[in-house]
Amino acid sequence: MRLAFEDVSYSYDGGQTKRRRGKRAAEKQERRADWGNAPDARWALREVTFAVEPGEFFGVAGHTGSGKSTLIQHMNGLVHPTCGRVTADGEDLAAKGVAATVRSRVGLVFQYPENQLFATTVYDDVAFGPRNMKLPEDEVARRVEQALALVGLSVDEIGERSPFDLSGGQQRRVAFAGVLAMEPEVLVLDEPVAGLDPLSRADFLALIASFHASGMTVVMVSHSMEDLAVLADRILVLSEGRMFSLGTPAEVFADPAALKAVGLAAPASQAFANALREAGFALNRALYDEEALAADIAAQLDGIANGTGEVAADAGNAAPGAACGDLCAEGGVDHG
Ligand SMILES: Nc1ncnc2c1ncn2[C@@H]1O[C@H](COP(=O)(O)OP(=O)(O)OP(=O)(O)O)[C@@H](O)[C@H]1O
Repeated sequence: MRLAFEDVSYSYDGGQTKRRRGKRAAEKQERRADWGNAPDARWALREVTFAVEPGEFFGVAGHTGSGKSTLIQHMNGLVHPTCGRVTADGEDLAAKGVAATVRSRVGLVFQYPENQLFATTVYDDVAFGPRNMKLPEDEVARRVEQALALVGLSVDEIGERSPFDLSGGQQRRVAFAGVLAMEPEVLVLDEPVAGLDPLSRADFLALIASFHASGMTVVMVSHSMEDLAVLADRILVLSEGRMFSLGTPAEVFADPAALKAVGLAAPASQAFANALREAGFALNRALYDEEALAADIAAQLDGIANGTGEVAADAGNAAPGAACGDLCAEGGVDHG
């Protein structure tokens, strides 16, 4: 499914979020748009245009209050634009009946989804969505079993337990399973690893990567630029409701100073690579994660030690402590 935002603005002050049809309705819509252009209107989103392509891993970043949650709530028609439109495969989500259909194809996982568990058993909680779709009970059972298996849980082991007796990490898995049981084409995740310990975090990110690898389109809001750099095909950065940048991680993280101005920091490895580059190291990749940075530094230091490496004038001052000192002592670095 292709999800397209066309010049979308959204104001919580707008009151009515449902688009009306007909002549009178069009006039009302226009008046509202006029009102919306009033300078004192408070906008959660402003003139946002982009599309999430089928099969893409699409990251959304931005400072607190920049509009990320509001943006993703448009993706399955939970809210409709005050101005502009959101389409799913060309169909306007604000048109009658479209959002209801799209909702089963676009699974939205809120922040801390475990807070929304409600049923007395894990089985009933995960079955809620498929039952709502009026699927036959044997199909519901198949989906519950499969969805729990996808998140590493067994229906036989925990199906009859209360979700509230599970650990926090398991509760989040159950909440995920409830969305997966709808068999969505697009999975929209709002800060999916917030509040998890480092191991559970890594497990969840691997799980999300596996959903994407299996062909699912994933939209992920995250405060972690490291996670987005590793996982996302493209990243949209929002600032005060507007699009600040949209591109591959390499493009988005190319200018750390600009990111800093909107309250974000490039991934630590990228920032470190930039600092080394400024100090004269020839680091040529557009995007650095820890492994790539370690490999390139090691290769350069090897080259220097063998007398074949080239490092610009003051690189020795910036290279990591001991190794740098040794190299300088060996005369491996030309201080120009
Ligand atoms: N229910 C609401 N009513 C009124 N204003 C709201 C509501 N929800 C959010 N806002 C405002 O809309 C703007 C965007 O909020 P939103 O929650 O989308 O940002 P966010 O980037 O997801 O923030 P965070 O990172 O803190 O979750 C903020 O100014 C916020 O105060």
